[in-house]
Amino acid sequence: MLNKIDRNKIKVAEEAVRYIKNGMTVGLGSGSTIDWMLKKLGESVNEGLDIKGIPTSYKTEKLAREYGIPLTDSSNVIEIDLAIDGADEIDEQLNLLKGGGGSLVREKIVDSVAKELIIIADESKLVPALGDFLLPVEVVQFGWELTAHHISQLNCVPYLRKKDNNEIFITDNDNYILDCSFEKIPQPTRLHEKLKLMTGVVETGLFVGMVDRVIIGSDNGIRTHVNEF
Ligand SMILES: O=C(CO)[C@H](O)[C@H](O)COP(=O)(O)O
Repeated sequence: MLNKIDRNKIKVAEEAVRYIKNGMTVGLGSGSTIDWMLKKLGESVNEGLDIKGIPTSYKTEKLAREYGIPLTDSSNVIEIDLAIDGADEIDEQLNLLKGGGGSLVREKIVDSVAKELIIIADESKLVPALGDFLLPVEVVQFGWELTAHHISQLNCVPYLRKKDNNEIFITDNDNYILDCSFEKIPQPTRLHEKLKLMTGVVETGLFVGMVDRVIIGSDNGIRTHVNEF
């Protein structure tokens, strides 16, 4: 039995697939909302839609293959027409906090070069300001304690991400994730820049000024927010 949030995720997943046209190279994000999108996209492919997907995680790659979606990778393309991804928080300027699933680096590489980026989410992801969700920061394994100490000087507590069995979570890029409690992030660009300058930091889950369109699902249906850059 599907819960309310899943039903809303399915609505936006189906709507997003309508933007995918024949011949496109499509960035395939990660997360449970994207899993629904892959299911729908697989159906469209089986009905004749001719596209190539670029997955942003091993999990997405595996599911896309199961659904019969043809895949390619970054060594074979020079352009990505459209990327569709999820988010953990979306603020009023359509900036994002991402990485709850741990795929932020590959997501950012793909999302940032796509000609168009569409984010799909249920309405619980809309926030006045980013930061209630712990900010994921991917760091190299070597010296992670030193990197964590450096990050903590920005007035946050970084927690090393662990799996349910208490093993350290390792990303698809063989790095660690520090989930950082910042409470509120009023200036996401500034914070992102400060973190990126720290040796040991690979990437942050702040996706600022990248989104073209956000499709939100709620009990009342779907609504679309378009970014006027
Ligand atoms: O950034 C992500 C993974 O790194 C996901 O897009 C984000 O966590 C949203 O996931 P879900 O659709 O399961 O709520």
